[in-house]
Amino acid sequence: MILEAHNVMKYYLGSNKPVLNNINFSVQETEFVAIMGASGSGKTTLLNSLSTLDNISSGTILLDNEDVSKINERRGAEIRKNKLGFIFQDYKLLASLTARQNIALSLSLIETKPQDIDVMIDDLSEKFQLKEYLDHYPHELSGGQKQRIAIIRAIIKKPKIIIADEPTGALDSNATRIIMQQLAKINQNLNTTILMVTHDPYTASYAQRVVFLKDGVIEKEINRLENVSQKEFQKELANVMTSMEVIQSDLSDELS
Ligand SMILES: Nc1ncnc2c1ncn2[C@@H]1O[C@H](COP(=O)(O)OP(=O)(O)OP(=O)(O)O)[C@@H](O)[C@H]1O
Repeated sequence: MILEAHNVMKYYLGSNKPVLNNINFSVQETEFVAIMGASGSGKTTLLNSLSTLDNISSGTILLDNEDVSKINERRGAEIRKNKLGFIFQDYKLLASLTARQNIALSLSLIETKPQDIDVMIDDLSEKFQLKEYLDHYPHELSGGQKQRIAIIRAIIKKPKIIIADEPTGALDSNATRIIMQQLAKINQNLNTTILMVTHDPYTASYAQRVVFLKDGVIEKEINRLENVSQKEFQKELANVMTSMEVIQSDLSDELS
């Protein structure tokens, strides 16, 4: 296992209701796993906790066989730098740097030789059909182009795991399809493990396994079976999301 969570509990300061409630969960190397759930169910908190961005209250998290539940900030930063590649809904590109400089920044952090950096960026941007945009600033790029630059920035340092939080949340359907096809290819061709949060059944249908969170609890887990098409899988995921939301609104009806 590349990632394991054992009995993870998390409370935010000043609250006695857990945001993560006894999470037991693991991801195998080379898997593509999505975390789904209604707004406020704890998806981002779980993703951040698993990727050292957030602390947990109790339990254990093993990342690449290292217990990361009690590490200091310095070790956390090292792990993020060397083992993880992050992709966010809002891209998190630096506005004052060109696309090339944004990507290079991630490589210079892992002490790559300057002459190698340009070759690696040229090579990857060719594959992602972004070569002509390398000297553009983020505000000169479309959302889909920005997210592809962010993907290159994440994979160029050959992370063990890509951590993606709503990677298609700000994109239209065409850009979403391109981004998800690229993530699926990275998973298949480079064998990079991907852990992704999304509320969108289409985006999640690219994963092999989907975990559903409700009120901080893993409510359900679905594997995509070999004979199930992506379209059918998407439908199945949409049905689960609807049934979970229906249960939630029934509950709030009862409480009101
Ligand atoms: N820093 C924080 N301090 C206190 N409470 C927080 C904090 N961050 C999140 N929460 C609360 O924890 C719960 C889970 O939030 P989280 O962002 O993990 O949910 P989510 O499923 O990712 O939601 P969304 O889909 O809306 O992004 C919410 O009730 C939220 O208000």
